[in-house]
Amino acid sequence: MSDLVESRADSTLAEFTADVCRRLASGLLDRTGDDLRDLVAQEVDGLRAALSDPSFLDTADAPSDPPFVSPKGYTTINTNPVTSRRNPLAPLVTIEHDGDVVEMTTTLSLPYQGPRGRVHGGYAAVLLDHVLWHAVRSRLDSVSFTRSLTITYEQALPIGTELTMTGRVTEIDGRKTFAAGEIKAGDVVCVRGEGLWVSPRPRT
Ligand SMILES: CCCCCCCC(=O)SCCNC(=O)CCNC(=O)[C@H](O)C(C)(C)COP(=O)(O)OP(=O)(O)OC[C@H]1O[C@@H](n2cnc3c(N)ncnc32)[C@H](O)[C@@H]1OP(=O)(O)O
Repeated sequence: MSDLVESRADSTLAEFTADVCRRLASGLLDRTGDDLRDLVAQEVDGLRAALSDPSFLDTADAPSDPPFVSPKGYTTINTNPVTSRRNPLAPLVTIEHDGDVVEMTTTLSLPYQGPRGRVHGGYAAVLLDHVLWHAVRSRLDSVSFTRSLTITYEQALPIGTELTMTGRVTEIDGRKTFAAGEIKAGDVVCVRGEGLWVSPRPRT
């Protein structure tokens, strides 16, 4: 991807298109017949307008995930399936660091549903993996990878309700960093997670 460059207008168009994909993914799961046709037509009209007249997107927010130059000097795109505005699989999340604690919020729609009205357990694990990884990353200079992650499902995690994910480091032992956290809906802890992140062995 070394020659990947993009104008601000094209980055904005890419993120607008990802938002269209998100709305269509939800609409496909809760609309039928004319309702679904109306949504598809409206989104297609929006995409046509954005393509033919760039000023259509002039008032949009500045792109949050344009291509960027990595620390190693190559140009790349944030593909992250939790945070990238440009990846339609990613819900929109906020992430805040408060000292050692990382907090992430999001509201999940039907594409993330498992049992009726509840978030798919695997996606709850994705959210915890991500917030715990951020907590670990904030304490280390090097990269580290999830080595183990244990999830405990205490309560149903609701679809369509704001969720708060919290993560903190509990222990650092050489290359090993342990972290723990939870997902809350309101004041209720629905899911807990704890795991181990390991930095690769230094090259000899
Ligand atoms: C932008 C980025 C977004 C990030 C998203 C969130 C993070 C991710 O999703 S990461 C992707 C998923 N994870 C991966 O792909 C990792 C795959 N695994 C690996 O690459 C390797 O196993 C790796 C590099 C983590 C560790 O390899 P290696 O150095 O050989 O590990 P290994 O020596 O077996 O274990 C390291 C230490 O952990 C200990 N350990 C291993 N498993 C456990 C466990 N379950 N509990 C306690 N200790 C353990 C070992 O005993 C060892 O301890 P010590 O150093 O004291 O002897």
